[in-house]
Amino acid sequence: MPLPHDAVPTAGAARGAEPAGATTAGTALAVRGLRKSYGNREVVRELSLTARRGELTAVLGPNGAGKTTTIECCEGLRRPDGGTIEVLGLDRAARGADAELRERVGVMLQDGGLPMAPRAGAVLGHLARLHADPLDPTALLARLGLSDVAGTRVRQLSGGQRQRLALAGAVVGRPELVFLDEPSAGLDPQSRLAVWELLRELRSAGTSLVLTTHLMTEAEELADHVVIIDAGRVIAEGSPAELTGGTQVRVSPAPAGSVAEVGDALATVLAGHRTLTVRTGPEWVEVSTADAGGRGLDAGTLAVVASALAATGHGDADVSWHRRTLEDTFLDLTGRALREAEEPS
Ligand SMILES: Nc1ncnc2c1ncn2[C@@H]1O[C@H](COP(=O)(O)OP(=O)(O)OP(=O)(O)O)[C@@H](O)[C@H]1O
Repeated sequence: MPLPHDAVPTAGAARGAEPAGATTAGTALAVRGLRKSYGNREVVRELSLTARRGELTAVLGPNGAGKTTTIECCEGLRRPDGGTIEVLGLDRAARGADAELRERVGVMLQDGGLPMAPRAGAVLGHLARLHADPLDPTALLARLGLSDVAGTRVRQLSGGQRQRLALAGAVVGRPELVFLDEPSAGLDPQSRLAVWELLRELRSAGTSLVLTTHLMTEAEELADHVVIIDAGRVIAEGSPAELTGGTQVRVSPAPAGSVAEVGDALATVLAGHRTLTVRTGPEWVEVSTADAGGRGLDAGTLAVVASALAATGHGDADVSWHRRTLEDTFLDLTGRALREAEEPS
């Protein structure tokens, strides 16, 4: 999509405005030992995470994992029970931090957080006027496919249109850091692509982005760093490539065969190959390299697996390459069962 004039965001940080009081160069957000309870239910438990400047950090986790609570503590909308939060080098709890960060941080809330009565264009215009050097609201509306509804009251916008307006509101002030709580939830594929394009450009322009999402493809497409949280704790983090570990060889037994037998045979024969890991799942056996740097397996590995199968009488098994997705990793780490809310602890 061609870029309307002045709809290309340039972050304050990229304009050379290195913040006063920055203690951690290169770090946009540092959360350490964060704790938060609702009543007697602790939903964020000693959570620590770091988001680097100029990167997009995606926070993933099952429903109720504590993502929104964590992000809202970082945004200053909730008061933590413990731990520290440093945003753009400023202690979130320090006096005066709120006022300074209001100018430098953009926030897109999960429910949009927009006033319902005014018209969309007026809302964005108002938000733009709160900032010293805003993007052109008209161009931003066009950028997000909202020009035709600029005169529509927010209440009458569709869910996806409201969502995009909330995103526009979060970025119109050219923030150095933007928090986005599920920015693509409920968007049609075209709108999602427009949002992704904008987020990529924000990052290219030097903006730091922290988003929560349930869309694994969104994290894979956009994120430099992924943090997976579950039950209020970080359970894994890394780049998408580090978390997925690249490519595996998948072996399914012949129709009459058993996965466990094939798994045992491969584990025994391949035990001498220290870089190979054999994992037996319910439907197939997976062989991967210990190196989780995102590199694919080479053809030699396939030959080793094929010859191990032939040597153990499983030459008729089905062998294929499988590129592990973030969803595979996410489900492995967080389980496949539907979640119930946890009992108070
Ligand atoms: N204001 C509140 N009062 C009481 N409990 C709350 C409140 N907000 C959230 N919770 C509870 O805290 C837990 C964590 O909620 P949170 O919204 O942070 O999770 P999440 O990971 O963002 O979930 P989702 O993916 O569904 O948005 C949930 O069990 C939720 O029911």
